Amino acid sequence: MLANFDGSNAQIQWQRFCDLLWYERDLGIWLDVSRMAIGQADLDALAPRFELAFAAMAALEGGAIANPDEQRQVGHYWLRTPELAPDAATTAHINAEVERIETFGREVLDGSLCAANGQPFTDVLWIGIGGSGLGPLLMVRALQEEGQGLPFHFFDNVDPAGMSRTLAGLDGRLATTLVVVVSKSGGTPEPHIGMEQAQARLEARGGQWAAQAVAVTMIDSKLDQVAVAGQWLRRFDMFDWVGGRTSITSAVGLLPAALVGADLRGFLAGAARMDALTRVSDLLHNPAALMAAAWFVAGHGQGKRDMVVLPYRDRLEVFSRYLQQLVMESLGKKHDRGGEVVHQGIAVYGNKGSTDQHAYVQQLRDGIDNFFVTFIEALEEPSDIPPIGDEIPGDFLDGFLQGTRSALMEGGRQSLSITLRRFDATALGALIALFERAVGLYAELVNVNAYDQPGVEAGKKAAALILALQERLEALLSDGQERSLQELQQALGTDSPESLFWILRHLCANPRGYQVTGDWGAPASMKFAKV
Ligand SMILES: O=P(O)(O)OC[C@H]1O[C@H](O)[C@H](O)[C@@H](O)[C@@H]1O
Repeated sequence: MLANFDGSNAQIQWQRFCDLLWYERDLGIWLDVSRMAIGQADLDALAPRFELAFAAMAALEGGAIANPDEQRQVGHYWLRTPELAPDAATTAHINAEVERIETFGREVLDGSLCAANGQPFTDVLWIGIGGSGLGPLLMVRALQEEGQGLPFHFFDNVDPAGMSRTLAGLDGRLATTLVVVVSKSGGTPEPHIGMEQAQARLEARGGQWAAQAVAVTMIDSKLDQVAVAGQWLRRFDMFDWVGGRTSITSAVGLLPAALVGADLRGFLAGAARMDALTRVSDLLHNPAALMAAAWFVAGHGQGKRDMVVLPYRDRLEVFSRYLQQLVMESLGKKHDRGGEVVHQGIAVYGNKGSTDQHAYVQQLRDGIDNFFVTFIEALEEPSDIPPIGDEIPGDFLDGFLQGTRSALMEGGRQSLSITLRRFDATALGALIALFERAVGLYAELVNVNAYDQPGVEAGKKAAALILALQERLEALLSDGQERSLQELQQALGTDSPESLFWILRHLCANPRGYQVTGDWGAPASMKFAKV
């Protein structure tokens, strides 16, 4: 019988620690959910829901259409255990892609595959957004060793100032930069626009686009067709049954791993091992189920507490950003699968534990109690950071983690902890697989489709409408006549002049040939004309 969470009773908490501790020797991972408010009654109450959740995950892994809204299978677990794929052709295809990625990475790094000018590649420009950008960023930041592999640069949105800075940094090396354009759908505007800018600048600096460009996308997507027609250097497949936020064990994460010389096979093996451990249909012996249950109880099954991710390892600094997409895009849903309005989700934030302690942990300890912390630590330390006197940095780091963990409990705040014996590619694979499965199970508990993203589509459609409105607005003003916002609104038939004001404010801030009179603080006083 599990005692209830009681932050004021150290003995009870120690007993809970021992009762709930999950440990796996091969991976060297501990999970502790004893400081989450989960009790015996919760475990009992959740047991039937978990039975259904385990069955649903088994069906998903077996190839069911687990994403009914998009009529898609959900197969990211097959990527690291290809023999699980529903047919032999898929298994062979996954295996072949991994080998192609490995070979390509090796050839680029050892210089047997060069840029068109005969020089070895010096840099990678990675162009992708959402899962096509965050996973690669995590791989590189977490696994690249100093001086190993190629330096990575990212276009992860269409900010012209960001692109300008990145291209300026690459300038003299653009002819030896490998450009990887990544879009599962192949139709996302951001990577398309980034690609156009990269190609134009690269060619202006003497590069040869086709010999430097790589596509990662679904076969026959718009991007794939461009890559085929343009005879790009390589194309890697992003399978229909892999969603963006769970694509890190596909080419999306493996290609960066290969290009920074990281242990790609170890990464896959860590994920595969964690998949096996989280397939166990027993709540107390399944770390993903323990996490999902703890999240559920903490947030009353309605996401009422935010997940604050505090990794005590710099290499995991972008992990919380990665989890933001995985958790919030998967769980943040208006409707449940029965069509009821539920407004589900769990908000995620965090940076680096020990650093955040000097920023916002104050509020966590003393302020609004609307969160639970996820501590992540790694025990093994590098050997080149010696003790100075009797001060050992790793001891301080451990002390700071334990200190924050205790201070939170004293304040009645909830936390869970993941301890890795060592942080490496295998551990990263395991960590990702752990969260993927926890999110999948939690989605079953609250009955939402974790694999669609209708809200994102709504934003994309609205953005397209604004761009179309801008086109009509510019066409109207091209006659040189001066017009007020009200006149523009009437001519264009919009609900209000607000979008027009936003568009014109942007146009007038740049040399696009617009002339404006009046006061920007009093929109009704303004008149606009094209000169
Ligand atoms: O890889 P892509 O098809 O270009 O998609 C990139 C991203 O944008 C979409 O809008 C989705 O919300 C994300 O889940 C996805 O990762």
